[in-house]
Amino acid sequence: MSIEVKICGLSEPATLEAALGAGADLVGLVSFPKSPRHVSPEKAAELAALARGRARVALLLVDASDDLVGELVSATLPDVLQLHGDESPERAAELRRIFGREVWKAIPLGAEADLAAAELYWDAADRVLFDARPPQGAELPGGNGLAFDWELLANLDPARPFVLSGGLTPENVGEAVRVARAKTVDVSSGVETVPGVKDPERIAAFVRAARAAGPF
Ligand SMILES: O=C(O)c1ccccc1N[C@@H]1O[C@H](COP(=O)(O)O)[C@@H](O)[C@H]1O
Repeated sequence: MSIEVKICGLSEPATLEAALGAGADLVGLVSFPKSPRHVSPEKAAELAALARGRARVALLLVDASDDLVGELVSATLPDVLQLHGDESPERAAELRRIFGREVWKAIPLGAEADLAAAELYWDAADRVLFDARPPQGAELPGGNGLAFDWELLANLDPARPFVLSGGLTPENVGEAVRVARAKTVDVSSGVETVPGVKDPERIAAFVRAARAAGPF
């Protein structure tokens, strides 16, 4: 099985098409007004409709209320809810139960001790997405284009359903996959020219480089 690739933070039909054309397995839409990749429910619905049947759709949320999740789920019919806030294991499980979608929980990694947080989510969520710990005072809890030390995952049970994220690029994804033994990778900033503007050539290069890295 080849490496599964998710391209996140798509906000325009043209770059969404570029991700689909490059063969992305999943595309991600961000609902977080502080993000340069934020899309309204209407825009998210338009983009999700373009992707349907061609790639799975992930909806990225940060401590969203049931009302907002409900509105976005109705509008986009996502396959995955990617939680990037302070959602507890109980909240992750609750969202999965209420909305009947796969739930991925982002866990920030800066040191080995941070792996303990992931242990709390293996049952509550379908997958744990490892991202870099955001810098102090950062506006965004993710999408900062920062990588963490992939060696931190080297001792993780490879059967654990995790997603490798944070600061990946077409240039480093091959090494990241090999070191972390990742089966799924996720990128946003690394395929942009400036924050929020995706680059079709870098998207294609990322998918090629990720596929070339596996399976192992
Ligand atoms: O992309 C954002 O703006 C964002 C906002 C809030 C939470 C998470 C966000 N991005 C996600 O973070 C990871 C890593 O991104 P990057 O490749 O380091 O830029 C990825 O899932 C983004 O979609």
